[in-house]
Amino acid sequence: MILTVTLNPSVDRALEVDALVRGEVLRAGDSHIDPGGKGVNVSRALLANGLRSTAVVPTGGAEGDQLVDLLKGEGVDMLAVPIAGRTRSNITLAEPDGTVTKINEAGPVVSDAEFAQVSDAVLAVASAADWVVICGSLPPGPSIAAFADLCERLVAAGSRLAVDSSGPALLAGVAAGAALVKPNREELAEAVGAEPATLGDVIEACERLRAAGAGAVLASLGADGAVLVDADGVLCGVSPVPVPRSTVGAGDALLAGFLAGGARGSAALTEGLAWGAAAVSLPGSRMPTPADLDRTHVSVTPDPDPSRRLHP
Ligand SMILES: Nc1ncnc2c1ncn2[C@@H]1O[C@H](COP(=O)(O)OP(=O)(O)OP(=O)(O)O)[C@@H](O)[C@H]1O
Ligand SMILES: O=P(O)(O)OC[C@@]1(O)O[C@H](CO)[C@@H](O)[C@@H]1O
Repeated sequence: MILTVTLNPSVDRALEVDALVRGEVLRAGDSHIDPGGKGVNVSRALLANGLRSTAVVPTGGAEGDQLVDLLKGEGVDMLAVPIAGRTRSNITLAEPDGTVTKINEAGPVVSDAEFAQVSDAVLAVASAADWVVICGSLPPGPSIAAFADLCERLVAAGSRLAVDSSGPALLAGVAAGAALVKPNREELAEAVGAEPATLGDVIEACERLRAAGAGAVLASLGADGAVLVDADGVLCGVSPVPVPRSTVGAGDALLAGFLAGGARGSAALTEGLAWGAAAVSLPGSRMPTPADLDRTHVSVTPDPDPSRRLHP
């Protein structure tokens, strides 16, 4: 069982628009509402592929109730911790060429007492989980010290911890000795203070995060695929998608597929890339099912060309 923790979940509303024009009234085509937040998406992707997980989510207000209903509707096993604030709603505007504009709310303030309740809920069930996967932004309220403390306690208790976050929260996961971190290109650049231009730069940045405490680094690079750096060495892979439809949640699908594939070596990276590519081909933040996965287009190599330039 995998335990996902989304400290700042959302109700995701996606609207399809012909073209984004500032200052105009835009008429939406298709629209859909999904339960959202990065850990929630990892749970949804695992479930879509028949794998068990429990999603821990602080929830509050009408949107919190809606999130719980949406998760129930999809059959996601959850542990909802009530908070006083209102769960956020995030908006996606999707254009026909695959361009996605996202507007994410900051999220409700989570008080110290509420964060302690969420932490206790996580720690109470963590020992039964194969992985504890903490994903997404931190809500306003909890200090980085409190977040770092949660990560450290999980690692000290013997949990395999994965962290997919940004800025200080990502670095706290690294410093706590997370078994896995999953930065995207921007998060990696922020973590090491340098914009990667080549595959070699990415590998070097991943090695720096490993030296700082992370067991493995899975760097997601959008159309440039993903790089895995762990104790076994370096693997790079791509899975081209001719017409991307929506990249929302692609990183979450990549992470879920990587964990489902055993979280190690070429087989796991191949699985992650297949799930990521499938998510990109689906609308909104829809997570891929087995029927959506095509592993034949994935290529993974232990011997990448470090001078390969990333897409600008
Ligand atoms: N344009 C694309 N073409 C092909 N594959 C893509 C594309 N964009 C994303 N992917 C796949 O999805 C994975 C995750 O993408 P990305 O690096 O954008 O994650 P992310 O920024 O964490 O996404 P999110 O935060 O929306 O979940 C990539 O590693 C790749 O496998
Ligand atoms: O604001 P955060 O926590 O960084 O990201 C939240 C979010 O954009 O991430 C998911 C896609 O990865 C969406 O379901 C959700 O709206």
